[in-house]
Amino acid sequence: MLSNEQISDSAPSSGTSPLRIVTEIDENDHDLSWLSASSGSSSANSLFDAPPPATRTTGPSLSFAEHAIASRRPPPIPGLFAPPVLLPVDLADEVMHICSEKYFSSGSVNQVMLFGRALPLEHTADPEPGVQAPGLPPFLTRLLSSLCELLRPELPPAAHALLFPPPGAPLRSRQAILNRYTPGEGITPHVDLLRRFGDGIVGVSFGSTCTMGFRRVADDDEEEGGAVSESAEGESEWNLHLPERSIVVLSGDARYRWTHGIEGRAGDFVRDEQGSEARWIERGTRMSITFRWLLPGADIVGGDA
Ligand SMILES: O=C(O)CCC(=O)C(=O)O
Ligand SMILES: [Fe+2]
Repeated sequence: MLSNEQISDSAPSSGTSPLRIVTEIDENDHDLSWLSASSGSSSANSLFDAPPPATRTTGPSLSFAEHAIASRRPPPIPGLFAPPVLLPVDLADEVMHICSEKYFSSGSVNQVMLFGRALPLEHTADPEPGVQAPGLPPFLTRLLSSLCELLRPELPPAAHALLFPPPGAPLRSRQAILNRYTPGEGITPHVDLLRRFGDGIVGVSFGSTCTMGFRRVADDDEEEGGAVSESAEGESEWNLHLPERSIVVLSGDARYRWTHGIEGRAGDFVRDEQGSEARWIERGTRMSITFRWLLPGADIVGGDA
């Protein structure tokens, strides 16, 4: 039931695997003028809107300390939330099943972008404001709905409202990006496109554990300059363990002043919250779903944002 499907291969470069992208728009959304999609190479992610884009990697790079030890304890980065709550097993299984069948069955695609259109203001009396986004398939609306409830007691109200705007707030269009990683694959450290995506990003891990690395953006790299963010403990690099069904939220500094990435490795050294001895956890095939807000005017995707 898709009216607009494009597959694009970005040029593989040394040490990276080809990025295979499908962009899909539900044909039930008849007015597609609000959104166009590129058939060019990846424009989904980038460090400060400049090439090179975030690329999917295979094999370790030098970007993170080798054998960095990850922890479930959320790094003290302002705006980063990694609550202990996990997505319910039934919902996670359903989402995995649908995605494997519908998007990743060929094995030749490892990234899919889906879009939900912002509701007009007069529709914001919706019982679940910020959750409904016509154009997104129903299973993603169910996922958003579950995230909205699970995160309510876990996040400060302002962070929750950033992800799930209260009635009356102007609603924007959402992008859901689905990434599938086989063991050994990762994604280079990046800041999600500044001019395309807004504040308030939420991602869920499915199928396998991994480690997400965060690195403070250096002064020189900051588009707008200004003070560099430091974590409360003054560190500039952190590794967060993301088990299956875990949720991570990036907002504020964590979204704008820290890169996030996943080292391409077969597994991760992980220490529990009590600081036990690190143990090696093998990775399996992992899928992630990340929801981001398209900035006003940025819901034309594909060209220079
Ligand atoms: O796989 C993930 O959890 C992260 C994906 C990501 O950072 C992105 O697509 O921009
Ligand atoms: Fe990202």
